Amino acid sequence: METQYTSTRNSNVHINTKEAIVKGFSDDNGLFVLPHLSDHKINLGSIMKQDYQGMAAIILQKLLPDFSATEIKQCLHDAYDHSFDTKKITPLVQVDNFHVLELFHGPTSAFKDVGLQLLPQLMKHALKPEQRVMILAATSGDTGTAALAGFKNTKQMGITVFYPHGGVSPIQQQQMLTTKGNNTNVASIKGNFDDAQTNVKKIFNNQNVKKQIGKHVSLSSANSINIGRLIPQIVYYFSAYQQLIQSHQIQIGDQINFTVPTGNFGDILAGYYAKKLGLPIKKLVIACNANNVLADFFHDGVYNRNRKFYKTVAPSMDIQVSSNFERLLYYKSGENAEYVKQLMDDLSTNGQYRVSKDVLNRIKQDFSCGFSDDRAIEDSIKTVYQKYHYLMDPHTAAGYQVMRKIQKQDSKTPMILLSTASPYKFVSAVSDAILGHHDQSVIQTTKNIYNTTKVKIPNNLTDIWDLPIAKSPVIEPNAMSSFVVQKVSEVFSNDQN
Ligand SMILES: N[C@@H](CCOP(=O)(O)O)C(=O)O
Repeated sequence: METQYTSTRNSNVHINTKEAIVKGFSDDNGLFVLPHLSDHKINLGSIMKQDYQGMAAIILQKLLPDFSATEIKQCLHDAYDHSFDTKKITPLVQVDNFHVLELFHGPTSAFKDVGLQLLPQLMKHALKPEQRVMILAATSGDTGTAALAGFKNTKQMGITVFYPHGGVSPIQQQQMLTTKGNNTNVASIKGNFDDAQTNVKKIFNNQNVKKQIGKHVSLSSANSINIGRLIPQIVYYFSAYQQLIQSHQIQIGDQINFTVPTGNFGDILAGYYAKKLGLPIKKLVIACNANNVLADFFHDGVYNRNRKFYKTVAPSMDIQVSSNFERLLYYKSGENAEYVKQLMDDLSTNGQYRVSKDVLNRIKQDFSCGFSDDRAIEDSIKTVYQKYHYLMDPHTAAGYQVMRKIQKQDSKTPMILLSTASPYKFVSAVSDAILGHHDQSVIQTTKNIYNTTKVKIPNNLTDIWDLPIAKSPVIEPNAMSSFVVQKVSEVFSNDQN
């Protein structure tokens, strides 16, 4: 029998994997999930013998069974064989008594590349010849950049990205505005990431938009709400484990911990999926920045977004509605879609919800949580650089002190810190931390960091220095739907697409 996905908010929904990827988001505003995840255990001994693509093939075949083995092999080849700067794809680096999983070796120097090099390939094999799809992405900086790189010039697809005006780093903005494609569109909105994400979700199920774009065009998502974006991220948890075995730090079957800087909760949820598939993970440690909704939730089980929104030095994590937490609530409530729907209705009506003690305790069995404010982030960048000569970006650094607290309670279990982006994407904060100042010019600041640290600057970031920067409109959140309609008509008006 085909593996059927359902919705976090309605257990009567049944959808196969190709359709789930093309749709991206359920009609009831829920997220597609695979029930009984632990029934899909992976043989650890066999998967540990594979290279990265081989591990990915095993995981994808388990969770996306509508794709043939040949399709998956082709997708993995096209996604990973030539676009990362290392064959390991996500190399593990030892620093003191912890390990950093570097997820920034792809074409835009952030972990999103792992999902967004593969998603367009999966989409290509899932689309019927007559179908057209406009992919929407809400971004706090990294997803939009990686989505543009992944989807640019793809046949049958267009990509439209919305980012918060003034809410991403100058380099992230420059990356987005220098990406050229015959199907790429970018706008900034007068609002924050949550406004962009909420409105994108509304657009998916907006009947008026559906009518205007016509039957042959559908909308889908490049964010981790799309299960096809999330599943590729499970692979690097297995790869990290394999690298620890290969460096004789652990033996197969030993437990390990992961600390994951967290915004939309996709990256860490992929770790939870890895655990359910059989990877020996003891704890997944959630690290927030000053937007610490989740850290407060761990105290009393109340998820409350009625609070000040902070623009921090880790802008990609400036998020108060962590979309994928909904998927965790689904699993931790015993796959109770009615319960999840009630919580999500409370969140949209009152800006908050409270989970039962049981659900909170079940979450705490697998997860811990903490946060770092801007000061702690800059202190961490400085400390780790001065003591261990390792240069972290501000998002990775948001995890450092949170991780150290857990290591004090449990010094024996090996710890891996996920490094989400290159430090060269956030040069002002990095320069402030290690040099005590930054230059007005991003290029000069980048050079200053390089001259001091000799840490290599990724080519993709220097390549954009001289490229022409496109103008992008600044729009009100309520104008996003008409922007999408207009871009659908522009991108798909000629037969080439
Ligand atoms: N942190 C993201 C925001 C959205 O997260 P996603 O993993 O759901 O795409 C960003 O940098 O854009």
